[in-house]
Amino acid sequence: MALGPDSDPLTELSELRRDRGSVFTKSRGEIYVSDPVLAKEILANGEGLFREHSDFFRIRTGMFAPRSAQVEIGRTARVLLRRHAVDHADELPALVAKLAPRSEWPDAGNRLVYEHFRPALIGDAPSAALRETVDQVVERAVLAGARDRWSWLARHRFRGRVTRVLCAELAARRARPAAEPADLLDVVARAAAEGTPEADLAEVFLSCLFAVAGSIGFLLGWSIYLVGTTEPAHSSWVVREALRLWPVAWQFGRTPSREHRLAAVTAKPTDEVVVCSYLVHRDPAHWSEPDEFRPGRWATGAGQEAFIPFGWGPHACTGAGVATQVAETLVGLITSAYRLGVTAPSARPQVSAALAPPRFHLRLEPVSA
Ligand code: HEM
Repeated sequence: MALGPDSDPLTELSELRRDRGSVFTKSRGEIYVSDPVLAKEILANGEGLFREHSDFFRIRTGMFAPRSAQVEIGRTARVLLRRHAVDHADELPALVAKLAPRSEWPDAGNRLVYEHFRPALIGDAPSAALRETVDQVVERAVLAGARDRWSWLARHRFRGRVTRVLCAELAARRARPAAEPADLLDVVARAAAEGTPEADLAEVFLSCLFAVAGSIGFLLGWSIYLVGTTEPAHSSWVVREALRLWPVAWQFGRTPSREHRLAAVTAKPTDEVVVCSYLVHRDPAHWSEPDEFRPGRWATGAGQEAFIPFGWGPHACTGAGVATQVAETLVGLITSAYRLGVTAPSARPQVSAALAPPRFHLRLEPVSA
């Protein structure tokens, strides 16, 4: 299919689904799935038709292992982040106040979420090198479009520096006697099997950083963008509807373990099967006006069977609860204290591994003014 100048990957996928049905081959070896029932079956992997993994633990050399360490990291990260969110909830209004009177999004949302969770990620008193390096990762790799501002060489050198700093920190953490993990660096260092290279742990820590500062930040960005361009609504409905319409994690890849049929398509071990939450969430058989932002639809539970923003089955997101909770709290704080003015040069999402909102300016006017 030839793409016109206004086409983007999401429009292309919607058109392919319309023309070819709910399971289609996009390019050689790449099979897209948009049927909600089939999507959940693939992610649940009850019959073992796919290799067992999630995108979260994908590292340069393959998959971070063993599974027991993955599960332990997911569990302890969830506990630690939830505790941090509860213990530090009273700091959020001051962070929100810094957004007034004008802020630039989605970067402002990523920076706010990162600032809130920084102690849970790297500790209360990180060394200057650690703090500066992780701050720079957010600026140079987490923010939407940030990577494109640097040359390949600059990115390569920066990656080397990040790996060195994180590996040294993780080695020091592993050498300390085991205690309750104080931050996500500890979580990753403690859960790792003996002999796991620090470089692998650094990559898993970076996945956590991207999930917190990137994914929660983008979810906040979408929620503010959508509510700011429409009508105020209940914050939990706004966040859920933002997750439906523009799922930050919009595709999850799986590798078939043996040849089998997926609807009318044959999936082979050399193929990649892509479960596309973006398409699942716009399935007209499950959602009325699927392309419209209608937070009120969440007043009832209708449509939930076609809603997988955090994946599904054994690899579903362990941070889903805390991510949703924090986004709802922030949306509630912003919309109850201020009238929102959103202006965006373009309404097009920023599409990469994560689905980020368009760049927009946010003007906040106190409701009491
Ligand atoms: C809006 C925020 C977030 C979104 C949209 C999101 C989305 C997802 C999705 C779709 C998956 C499944 C991937 C797959 O099946 O291939 C996943 C897995 C995972 N997420 Fe999140 N995530 C978010 C925040 C977080 C946070 C804050 C954490 C905490 C560090 C986290 C930790 C994990 C872990 C550990 C897994 C892998 C689970 C496993 O394989 O057992 N996520 N996430």
